[in-house]
Formats: sequence, structure tokens, C-alpha cells
Amino acid sequence: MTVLVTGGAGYIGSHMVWELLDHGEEVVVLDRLSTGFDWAVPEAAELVVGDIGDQKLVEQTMKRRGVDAVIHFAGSIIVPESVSDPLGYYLNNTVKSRALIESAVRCGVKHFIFSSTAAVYGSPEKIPVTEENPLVPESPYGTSKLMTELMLRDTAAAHDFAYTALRYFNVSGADPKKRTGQSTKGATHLIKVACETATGKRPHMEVFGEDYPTRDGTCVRDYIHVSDLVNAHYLALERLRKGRGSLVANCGYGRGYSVLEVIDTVKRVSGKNFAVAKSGRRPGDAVAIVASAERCFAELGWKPAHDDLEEIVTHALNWENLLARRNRL
Ligand SMILES: NC(=O)c1ccc[n+]([C@@H]2O[C@H](COP(=O)([O-])OP(=O)(O)OC[C@H]3O[C@@H](n4cnc5c(N)ncnc54)[C@H](O)[C@@H]3O)[C@@H](O)[C@H]2O)c1
Ligand SMILES: O=c1ccn([C@@H]2O[C@H](COP(=O)(O)OP(=O)(O)O[C@H]3O[C@H](CO)[C@@H](O)[C@H](O)[C@H]3O)[C@@H](O)[C@H]2O)c(=O)[nH]1
Repeated sequence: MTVLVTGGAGYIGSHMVWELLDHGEEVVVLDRLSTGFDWAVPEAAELVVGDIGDQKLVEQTMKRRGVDAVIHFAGSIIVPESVSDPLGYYLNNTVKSRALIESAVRCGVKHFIFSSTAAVYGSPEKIPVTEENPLVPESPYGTSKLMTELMLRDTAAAHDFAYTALRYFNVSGADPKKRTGQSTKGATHLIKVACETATGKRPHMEVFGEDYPTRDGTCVRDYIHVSDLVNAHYLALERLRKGRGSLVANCGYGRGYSVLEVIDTVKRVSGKNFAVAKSGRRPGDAVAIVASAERCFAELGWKPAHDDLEEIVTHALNWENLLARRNRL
């Protein structure tokens, strides 16, 4: 049995590949290397360079490797970019996911795990957010992911096929063993940006909006360590293989930090008092979004091991320093 990891050369996908290998699984990665890197895929996994929408390649790969499960990370992930290029996002995230799901059904692959997002909730009125919260995405990115969730739901009703859609909150940090981390070029994620500033890759950073109705006026998010996130996927894979059926679950810790709290933590952990400029609100930002993770605990038996902002930041900084050293070589 082999697990097909789409987007396995990217940030979260490369952590997933290590998690699977650590559990003795066979892994094949399919990635077109648009934002991912071939060097991020460990040698013990096969890398097939190609597009998830290429059904001939996907189905050949599924049959050749005897794939029993797909973990689907490949996609386009930048919310503001999805606002300016909605059709590009619907193509890469929705239309190509449809092709991938169809290939799985055709090849008799019965287990499918999908990277969904807290962006399917839009700006929830009540936090923490449960999975029963109304689904009102505020960007084409969020809508493109919700449409894929719905395709999976209907496919599972019609075929011998079960899925898990995990709605990630703010994924951050890096592998504690320093085997992989976030290497994305021009990243927009807060912890990544702050760590790049702390290590001198950026001269300064900005805080987008300080007039929100929160404890210090900046937005609040639920930052989840990438290693805990990929462990939830592994538990989801085991659950699917045991035949326990389809599941939609939030992946977060259930507590929130403000933008200023995150920046202070990066300054404290790095020992660098870098420049931070005030800037206006960033379009599309929700005020505060924090997960209710009860379902993930109950259904997957998930026990987070890294629920600590200082630890998340320490691991992200370790990776940033490693990248900086590599670039100097
Ligand atoms: N990073 C977060 O905070 C976050 C939060 C919620 C959900 N997600 C979801 O998690 C998944 C992984 O995100 P990430 O942060 O690792 O991003 P990433 O950009 O590092 O990884 C995406 C990978 O998919 C590949 N890819 C993109 N389109 C492809 C295609 N059509 N065919 C083959 N490969 C393709 C890219 O080359 C890249 O390696 C995405 O689906 C994203 O929407 C991420
Ligand atoms: O340089 C920066 C970068 C971010 N922020 C703020 O920090 C917060 C978090 O932003 P970011 O790290 O970009 O994450 P989100 O916009 O919350 O979105 C992330 O988390 C979502 C799930 O909650 C995913 O769906 C998205 O893919 C992922 O980018 C927001 O208030 C931003 O305005 C800044 O103030 N300055």
C-alpha cells in the first residue's frame, strides 16, 4: 500500500511525507514544483513531477504504485491573489481537485484526505468556531476549497469512497528535527514574515491594522504547529483504513494570539528587536478566528505535542537560520 501525497514538495506536504516515512509507509509525491522544491522531498519517497489535473499521469501513478490513499495538499494558497485571479484559483483548487477525485474513483482508491481551511467560515460571529458554523467564505480561495469539500461529500455518497476534510487554522513552525520547513518564496504568513525579518532577510515588517475590536487592536489567529497538523492527518489515515467513514474536522488548538503577541514572541525568542511599521488593514482579513478542536480530539484521538507559541517560533526560526546559512554557501 502506498500513499499518494499531492503537493508533497511544498511546506505542509513535505512535513506529511516525513510523518508517513516515520511510520514506515510507502510514499509517492505528485507535485508540479510551482511553489514547492524537489529538494524538499526526502529520498525515501518517489517524486513524480506533474500536475494533479493530468489524469493519465495520475492514474498511471496510482496503478503503478498500488496507491490506497491520497493526501491532497496541492493547490494555490494566497487569499488576496485569489481575489484578483478567481478563475485561476477555481481551476487549480476546484477543477483540478475534481479531476484528481475522479482519478481516485476510477482507480479504486477508497481513502482521500483533503487540505481544507478555516477560510470556509469567513468571519465567524462566535469563537471558538465549530464545524457547524455557517460556511460563508469571503474569498475565492475559501470558496474553491468549500466546493472541493462538497464534491468529496457527494462522491462519498455515490461510491465506495470515504474522505476526511481537515480545516486548518494558521499553520506554522517547522519540523523539530530540522529536516524540512517553510521555504516558500515571497511568503505572506505572519510567523514566516516575522522570522525572515528577525534573521535580516527583510529590513522591516508591517502590522496590518491596529483598530480591530480585539484586546490590543490587532487580529487574532489560532496558530497550529505543522508537526501536530500532519500527525492529525496520519491519525485520519488510520481512521479511514479502519472503515470509520468520512469526517470533516477543524485543526487548531482552540486558543488565539494577536498579531502583536506573535511579533513580541518572535522578538523575544530571536533576541532581535527588528523594525515593525504600522499599516492599514489588509483586505479580506477576519477579525478573530479560533478553532473548536473537540471533534479532532474525539474522532482522531489527536494529542497535540507542540501547543506552545514559543516552541512554534523557535522551530520556525531554526529553519529560517538554516535557509539563510544555505543561501550564503
Ligand atoms: N499554510 C497554511 O496556513 C494553510 C492553511 C489552510 C490550508 N492550507 C492548505 O494546505 C495545502 C498546502 O499548503 P502549503 O502551505 O504547504 O502551500 P505550498 O505552496 O507550500 O504547497 C503547495 C504545493 O502544491 C504544489 N502544486 C500547486 N498546484 C499544483 C498542481 N496543480 N499540481 C501539482 N502540484 C501543485 C506546489 O508546487 C507546492 O509544492 C494547500 O492546499 C493550502 O490551501 C494551508
Ligand atoms: O506581514 C504580515 C503578515 C500578516 N499579518 C497579519 O497576521 C494575521 C495572520 O495573517 P496570515 O499569516 O497571512 O494568515 P491568514 O490570513 O489568517 O491566512 C492563513 O490561515 C488561513 C486559515 O486560517 C489559511 O486558509 C490561509 O491559507 C493562510 O494564509 C492577519 O491578521 C494579517 O493581517 C500582518 O500584520 N503582517
